[in-house]
Amino acid sequence: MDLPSIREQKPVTILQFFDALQDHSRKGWLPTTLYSLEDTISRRQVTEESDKPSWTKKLLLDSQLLCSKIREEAGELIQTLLGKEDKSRAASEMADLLYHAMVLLRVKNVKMEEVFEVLRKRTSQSGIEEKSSRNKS
Ligand SMILES: N=c1c2ncn([C@@H]3O[C@H](COP(=O)(O)OP(=O)(O)OP(=O)(O)O)[C@@H](O)[C@H]3O)c2ncn1[C@@H]1O[C@H](COP(=O)(O)O)[C@@H](O)[C@H]1O
Repeated sequence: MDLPSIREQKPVTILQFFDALQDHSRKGWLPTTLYSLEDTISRRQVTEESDKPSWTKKLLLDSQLLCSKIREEAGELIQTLLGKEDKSRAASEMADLLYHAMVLLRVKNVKMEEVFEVLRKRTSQSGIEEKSSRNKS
């Protein structure tokens, strides 16, 4: 059940209402977590923190290292499927890939909000429809 169905005033129990509310606020953590990580990554470029050892800073300064880590993490995520590894390994490898990809976005000066915007625009059509509209233009 989602909050819109509650807004549509379908009859729900108090327990269903609180379950839906909890689920809704948990989903709210996703952009907050990503924005917070984005902020941390961009702060690693600030000179006043230059004396602190930082993996992010190493990646920001070395594109070869950054690209090789993204490839490596993508490979490790794929391996969780091919190797039938457990779901916690997949979540962990996805977190590694996401973090390293976000460092690349910082180097390219792309904000997470721009990525979210692309995803939001795509929700209006299926991936197959989008691909066929690309071929026509
Ligand atoms: N999310 C991450 C994050 N994910 C992975 N890593 C580092 O990425 C490096 C490579 O990870 P791997 O798991 O691939 O390590 P590996 O040594 O290759 O090990 P294997 O996979 O080969 O076993 C390690 O040093 C990890 O600690 C991260 N380093 C930083 N962050 C975030 O960035 C913040 C700032 O970190 P610093 O810049 O280091 O201060 C942290 O507080 C976190 O929020």
